[in-house]
Amino acid sequence: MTDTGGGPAVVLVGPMGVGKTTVGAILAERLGVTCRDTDRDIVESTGREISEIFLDDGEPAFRELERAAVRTALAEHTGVLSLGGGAVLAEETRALLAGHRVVYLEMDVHAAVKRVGLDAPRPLLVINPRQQWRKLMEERRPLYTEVARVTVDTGTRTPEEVAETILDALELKEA
Ligand SMILES: Nc1ncnc2c1ncn2[C@@H]1O[C@H](COP(=O)(O)OP(=O)(O)OP(=O)(O)O)[C@@H](O)[C@H]1O
Ligand SMILES: O=C(O)C1=C[C@@H](O)[C@@H](O)[C@H](O)C1
Ligand SMILES: [Mg+2]
Repeated sequence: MTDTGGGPAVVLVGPMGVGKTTVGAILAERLGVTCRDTDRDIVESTGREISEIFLDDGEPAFRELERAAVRTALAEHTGVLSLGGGAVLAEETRALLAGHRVVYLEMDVHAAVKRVGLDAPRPLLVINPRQQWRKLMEERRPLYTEVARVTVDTGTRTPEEVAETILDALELKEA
């Protein structure tokens, strides 16, 4: 296992469907660590699906659960951590990410159409998904960039190439 010091070895941020789970699994295997995902933590701790929380309690309630999930995971996890696509909206989360090895996985709308289908029932992309995705990204791109130490375009790379690029950029390859 590569010694990455305290905190998560790598934190992956980026929009839904960009490849956080896929790339996270490859990275974790390469580094000999485990993966954790704040969306999954929320589903496990509440016993409810994310879409159900959005629909029944509203987005602000979900964001509160998400802030707590990120805080806990950053404190506890030493492997690869993936954050929900909108986690960076919280100022508290952005501040907590300072000093961590944060990687922003990016893609354009064309890749997004292929990856999420953009017709899947994502809570924030129900009506006019392409336009909604563009709008979300206009708001979020600066926030992802603000927290990230490294940005990797995933539209032109396979998941393995994305993982390789991250390990190179963060100098996490075994000597
Ligand atoms: N670099 C890539 N090139 C092509 N397809 C990819 C790439 N990375 C991921 N995919 C595909 O895109 C889809 C979404 O990937 P994945 O579930 O890893 O994204 P995610 O960021 O974890 O999404 P979610 O918002 O659901 O957590 C999957 O079908 C995956 O195989
Ligand atoms: O982009 C977003 O705001 C979201 C992304 C997902 O990871 C989930 O956290 C949820 O569907 C909201
Ligand atoms: Mg995922």
